[in-house]
Amino acid sequence: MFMDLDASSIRVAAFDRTADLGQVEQLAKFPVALIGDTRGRMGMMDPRIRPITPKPLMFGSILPVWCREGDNLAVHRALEEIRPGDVMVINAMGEVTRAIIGALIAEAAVIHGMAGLVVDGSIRDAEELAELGLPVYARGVSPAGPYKSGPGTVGESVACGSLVCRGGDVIIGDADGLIVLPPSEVAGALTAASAQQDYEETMKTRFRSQGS
Ligand SMILES: O=C([O-])CC(=O)C(=O)O
Ligand SMILES: [Mg+2]
Repeated sequence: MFMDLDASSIRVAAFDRTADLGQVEQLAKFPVALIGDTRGRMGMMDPRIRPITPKPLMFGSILPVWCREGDNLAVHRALEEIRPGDVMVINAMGEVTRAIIGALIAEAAVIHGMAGLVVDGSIRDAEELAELGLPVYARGVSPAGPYKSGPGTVGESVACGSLVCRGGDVIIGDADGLIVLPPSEVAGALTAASAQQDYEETMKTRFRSQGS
């Protein structure tokens, strides 16, 4: 453990990371809005989970964490499960009065390879998180810090911003917000997003030629 804490109340489940992150990186070059349009305009997270840091562009494979309101023992335990390219997606029960993570734990997570952070709850140390260059999305910001008693889970599917987030699902974020999809659908999403972008470019060219 990063700190000397008893994490016996945290249940940890194994899951497979099957996403081809190179392909996900290609998909993340398209706007989240456009990707969503090709998927029935579904699968986007509650937009009240907003970008907190100035560089929101983010992609990766989900490491799900479930915390009790105002308690981050599960986040500490999750540090040991991070693999490079993981985005930690934390269900903190939508509770915003108490932050579940700050810059200290986030920096430890980045050292383990964490590519981004999404919290259905609050974060703190917002300025330091910005300096870290980490894409962070959260429902709120609060100076009140978390307790560390548990219980919680790491690796089990969680609810976050009205979406089911499974371990190994793909998540992409930009200034508009977040979208989640199964890794098996990334290749199809890439083809569909490319076709949608071509269509939108054709429309723009037509508008511009009509306007001139
Ligand atoms: O104290 C905590 O547990 C949360 C925090 O601010 C940090 O990680 O920097
Ligand atoms: Mg702190």
